[in-house]
Formats: sequence, structure tokens, C-alpha cells
Amino acid sequence: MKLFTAEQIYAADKSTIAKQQITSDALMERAAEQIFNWIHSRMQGAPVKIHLFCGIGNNGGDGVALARHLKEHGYNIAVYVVNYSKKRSKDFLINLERLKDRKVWPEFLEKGSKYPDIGRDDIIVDAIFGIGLNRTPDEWVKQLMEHLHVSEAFILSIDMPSGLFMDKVAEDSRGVVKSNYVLSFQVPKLVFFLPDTGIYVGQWEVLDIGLDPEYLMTTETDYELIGKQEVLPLYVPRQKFSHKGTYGHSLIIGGSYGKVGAAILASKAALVSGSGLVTAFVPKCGYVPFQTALPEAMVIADRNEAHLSNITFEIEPNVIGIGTGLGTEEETIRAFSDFLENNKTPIVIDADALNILSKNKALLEKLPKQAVLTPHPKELERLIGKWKDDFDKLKKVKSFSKKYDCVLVVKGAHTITVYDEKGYVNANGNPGMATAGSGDVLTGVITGLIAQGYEPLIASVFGVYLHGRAGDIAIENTGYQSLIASTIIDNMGRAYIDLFEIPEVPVPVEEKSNSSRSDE
Ligand SMILES: NC(=O)C1=CN([C@@H]2O[C@H](COP(=O)(O)OP(=O)(O)OC[C@H]3O[C@@H](n4cnc5c(N)ncnc54)[C@H](OP(=O)(O)O)[C@@H]3O)[C@@H](O)[C@H]2O)[C@@H](O)CC1
Ligand SMILES: [K+]
Repeated sequence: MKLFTAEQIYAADKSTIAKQQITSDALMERAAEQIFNWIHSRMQGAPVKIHLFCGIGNNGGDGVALARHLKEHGYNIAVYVVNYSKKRSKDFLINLERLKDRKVWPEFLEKGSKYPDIGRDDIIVDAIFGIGLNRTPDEWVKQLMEHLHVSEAFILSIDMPSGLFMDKVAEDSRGVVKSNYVLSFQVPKLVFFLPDTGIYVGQWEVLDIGLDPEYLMTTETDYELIGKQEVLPLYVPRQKFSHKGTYGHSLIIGGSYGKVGAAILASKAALVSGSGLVTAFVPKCGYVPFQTALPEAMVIADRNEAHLSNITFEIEPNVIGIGTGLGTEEETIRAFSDFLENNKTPIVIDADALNILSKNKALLEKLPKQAVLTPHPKELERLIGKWKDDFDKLKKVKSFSKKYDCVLVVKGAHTITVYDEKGYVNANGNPGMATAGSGDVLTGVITGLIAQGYEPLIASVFGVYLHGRAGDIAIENTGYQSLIASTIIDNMGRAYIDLFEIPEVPVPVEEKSNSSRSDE
């Protein structure tokens, strides 16, 4: 799913109005109807108090139009207009008049107004600001937002949590609504997935308001959200008349005394992702544990007992995954540098190998084309330097990727794979995956995919997806706390099978045609 900018969404809006020959008010009505249907199908007329806080732009217009539908269906509503500006939009005003025609009189809130009482069990509809936010809300609006939070009532945001910018991080967190659920029009927004801004979004769901499909199809975006639909076309089926050589040979280089497990995890992950052959290159102390723990792998031992000292081998792997459990001994750093000097094989770089690169930036010039780097936040900081916020981080990551022609897999709750100018935001995964060895598994999976012939970028995007999906399937049995990296490996097979499985629970027809859920 593409992640559009605010400008692109406004352009889609315009194009829809022109091509479908409708008014902007009709488009707002579609939006309001969709939200109403969503609420109504869940609440079934329940007499819970619904407080609608509406701005004076089109987001507020959506809220006011929704209020009319709720009123017509007998819901218990209170409507407030948050008068933060005199510039009321045309469609807001049209809908305000319609609401008054239904004898609903909103309360107008301004600086100094007493804020309404809200019960814990009430519902708040947040329609104060949408994608049009372009400056920090006034202090009194921030105080209103705080008042909403203090109530502890459930907050349903229309399109965006109010106060969230589309392209930057808010300076003051008091000026952003912490939403329990966001109903976003047509497309989710990039800010839902970034660590600095995603914290304001509990759950989200997209409502289809019929924006011009041609515009949406043909417009290029800088970011894409990756789910099953996006990775299915990437999958390459196995051939009947094939053999293990067809699926490549991965070499996993890593491990040190006390950290051999990391290399075992990566090797096993390369195998379960489908690599035909896997060889591990480890210090001597890793030889026996490796052969015992993973009989499917071949092992080459360094001459040194406790850490790698000389990375040379006779085999010809078609991809190398390096860094897991490697350590940063002087001898190892030298061995790694010498290795890079001569290596032309595609490479996936993780953990200590990244730390060595950060300390010896000249080595970056030695990387083969489209090397895959898989840093967690601290490793990323060592590589690209400190960043101001998530947007600054992404800018720096993009320029790093361009400078060194590498794929960066920026690990996080929503891992973002960046190559050149484009970012691929992974939608799945869960907090249980923040566990020792989870990153080693990812390195192995990406390595194993490259071994099978997937291009480095595709292997990264697909690998991150499969890893996340395996983790999601795993927690069905383990829960978050008890998920360990080996269980992610154990569920890789199910992640593959799941690619072709139809969802178990049938989605009600009405919901299916209107929305796509965030937790799919
Ligand atoms: N996408 C679609 O196709 C559809 C979109 N729809 C809906 O429209 C929403 C976007 O509406 P919108 O453009 O009117 O902007 P919105 O967020 O309501 O803000 C209003 C105005 O406030 C102002 N302003 C900004 N910051 C401010 C601040 N801190 N303090 C005070 N004022 C501030 C700024 O105006 P300015 O004062 O800068 O001229 C801004 O224009 C979108 O999120 C969705 O809900 C649907 O109706 C159906 C179809
Ligand atoms: K909103």
C-alpha cells in the first residue's frame, strides 16, 4: 500500500472531484457515511454518550457531518466546535447549517471556555485537525487535548490523531491527541509507523472513500507499506526439477567465544528460509557446538580458538551473512578488513560487523554493490550519526544508501528497508520479537533469500515480512514474553504457508468492501 504525502492526498481529492463529477461536499459526505457505518455496526444504537470535537476545516466538517448521521439514528451526542481560527472551510459551514437544521446546537469552544465534562465510559470523536495541520496548536487547544486525555474516555480520531503533522514531529507532545483508534481515509499515513509519531496511534484502519483509483495507482510515493499483498508477487515458487544447488549456498561468518549461538541462529534461519546449502565460518570453539546443534550446516573453523582471525575459505558461496556474534577483537577487525578488501560476493552485514564499519568508515567504500546492512537503532546511530527526529533519520539513511549503494534495513517496531530514495515500511511483527537473537534470525533469513536468487532489496523487504509474520504466528502459542528467537525460526515454514492461506475468519461483507484492517 502506498503511503502518500498530504499534497498527494489533496491532489487525489481534486482529481476525484473532477473525474467523478462530484462536489467536495459530496466527498465529505462519503467520508462521514463511512465513519458512521463503522461506528453504527459496532455500537448498534447503544446509548453511550459520544462527544464530537470538531475543528473548523474539513476534518471538522467530517466530524459535524458524522454528528448529523449519529443524531438521525438516535445516538446520544454532544457537539463542540473548536474555534481555533476564523477561516472556516466551505464544507464545514455547509455541514454546520445541516446540523442546525436537525436542531443540534454545537457548543463553541474558545480560549478561556470551560471544557465539557467527559465520563470515562463515554466516547470522544476527535475531528479537530486532519492532514491540514501546519503549525503547533495554540496553548488553549493543547489544554483541551489534555482535558480529553484526563477523561480516559475512548478516543476515535478521524483521519489522523489531531495535532499530528504529516511530515514532521510535533515539538510538544501535549499538542497531539493520543488516539485509541484512527479511521484514516483511503490510505494510512507514514507517521503511523515511525517511533516518534506512531505512539499517538493505538490502532488504525483505512476507510475507502472512493478516491480516484487511477491517481492512486499511477502516482509514485517515497514510502510503501508492506503487507501480504505486496510480498506475494515477490515470491518465487520452487521448481520440480531442481536440486539443493539451485537454491544457493549461504556462508554465515560470525560467532566468538560465548556468542556462537548467534551464528547458529543465523545459519538455521538461512536454511529455513530456503537456502540450498549453508556453511558457517566460526572460531574453533564453535566447531563442535555447531555440528551438534545444526547438523544440516557445514562448518569451517578459523585457526583461532575464541574469535575470528583470518577469514579465508575455498568454497564459493553466492551470498555471505557476516557479523552475528562476531565480537570486535583487534584481530577480528583486521580479518574483516582484509576480507572486505577481496570480497565480491553479495553480503548481508549485521551486529559487530556494522560496529566495525562505523569505526572504520573507509571500509564502507569496499562493500560490494547493494550490500544489505541491518542496524538496530544504536548501530544505525554509530553508522550515520545522531538525528534530530525520525524524518531527519530517514533523510540521513537515504543519503547513506545512495552514497554507498547499499540497502539499509532500519530495524524497529516497523522496520523500514531503504534503498536509494525509497522506503518500504513493514506492517507486521510484534513486541515479543524484541528478544535476544531475533536480529540474528533476520540476518539469516535475508541471506538465505539472496542465496535463492532474490535481489538484495527484494530479499530484505520479503525477509523482514517473513520474519515478522513468523513472529506473529509464534505468539499465538507463546504470548509476547515467552517468544524466543528459535521459535521465530520454527515458525518460518508457517509464515511461507500463510502467504497462500485465505484468512480463517470471514470478514462481514459490508466491512470487507469498505475497509482494510491494520491487524491483518
Ligand atoms: N483527503 C480527502 O480526499 C478528503 C479529506 N477530508 C478531510 O479533510 C481533512 C483536511 O482538511 P483541511 O485541509 O481543511 O485541514 P484540517 O486538518 O481540517 O485543518 C484546517 C485548517 O486549520 C488551519 N490550521 C493548521 N494548523 C493550525 C493550527 N495549529 N492552529 C490553527 N489553525 C491551523 C489550516 O488553515 P490555515 O489557517 O493555515 O489557512 C488548515 O487548513 C482531512 O484530514 C480529512 O479529514 C474529507 O473531508 C474527505 C475527503
Ligand atoms: K483528527
